[in-house]
Amino acid sequence: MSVLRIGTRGSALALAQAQTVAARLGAELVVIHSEGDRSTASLASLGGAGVFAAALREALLAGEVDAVVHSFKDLPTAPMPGLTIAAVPKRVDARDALCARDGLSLAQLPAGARVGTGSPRRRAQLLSRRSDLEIVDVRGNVDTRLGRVGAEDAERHLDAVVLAAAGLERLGRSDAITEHFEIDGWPTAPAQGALGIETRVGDEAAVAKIEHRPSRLTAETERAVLALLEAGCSAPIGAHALLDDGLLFLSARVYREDGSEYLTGSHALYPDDVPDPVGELARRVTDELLSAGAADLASLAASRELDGPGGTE
Ligand SMILES: NCc1[nH]cc(CCC(=O)O)c1CC(=O)O
Repeated sequence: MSVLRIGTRGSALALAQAQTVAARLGAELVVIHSEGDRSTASLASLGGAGVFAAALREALLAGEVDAVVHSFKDLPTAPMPGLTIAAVPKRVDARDALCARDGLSLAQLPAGARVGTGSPRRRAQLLSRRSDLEIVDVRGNVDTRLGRVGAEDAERHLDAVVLAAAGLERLGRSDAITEHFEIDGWPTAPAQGALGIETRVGDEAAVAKIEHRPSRLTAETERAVLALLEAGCSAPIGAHALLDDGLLFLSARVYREDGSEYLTGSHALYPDDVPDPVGELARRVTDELLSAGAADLASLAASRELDGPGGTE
């Protein structure tokens, strides 16, 4: 076969993560321009959530590339006919990080401080620790968000933003981090820190050598929580799975939008003992959450309708 062509979005973060994948596979990178240059009709027909994934998938289905690289957490949970997540490489840091002015931690921010995030989960988590904060809805890429921390202009000014440690690391911007939120008390978006390498069904072998089984198992277990709760990517839900000494552990937390309450469900099993460990473990955790009233707490049904294209994180 000739040189493998790997499709990626053109953002700095997408390029950074795709370059590591391409280097390991000796592949060539092809930048797929999403917004604008592909018809909105066909994007919409590919499904509302994950409009960024849709442009990449279209190029993959059209045979323009042999594989595409996604941030696994940005992928809708519904499978795409004809395509498959052929590899999940070794996952990096799943934690969220605070990037504040003057080296401040969350506890050190002054009363009423302005903290930026576009994610309902991060908003609820911030408010659950500091209900006095003013949460500012921010959009745009990582550099745009970081640029608002300590900005002179009063309207743009933020005291801090919350971002994924993984993205900052991949962009070489870990220097901006002033606090890491430990995963037990601050579970993050399902599959945060993981990549999903997608190919056409039948072409999996081309990327198989970068597969890391434990990373797939934990990322998929977390994503199964979203699927079972029928929640979209705007739902205030955090999940964390880990493999320890062969035991697969899953904890998921559902927040009330204002952060005033949350519910946690946790279970563990030995994956070799059951036929469908991912589904089984996620089912135990979501059954526990739902019987405790999680659907009412977080208006899960409403989060599906709110799902904008491309997610909110
Ligand atoms: N939709 C934004 C997004 N998608 C993936 C990452 C980086 C973290 C990762 O690779 O999971 C980010 C940025 C963020 O959440 O701060």
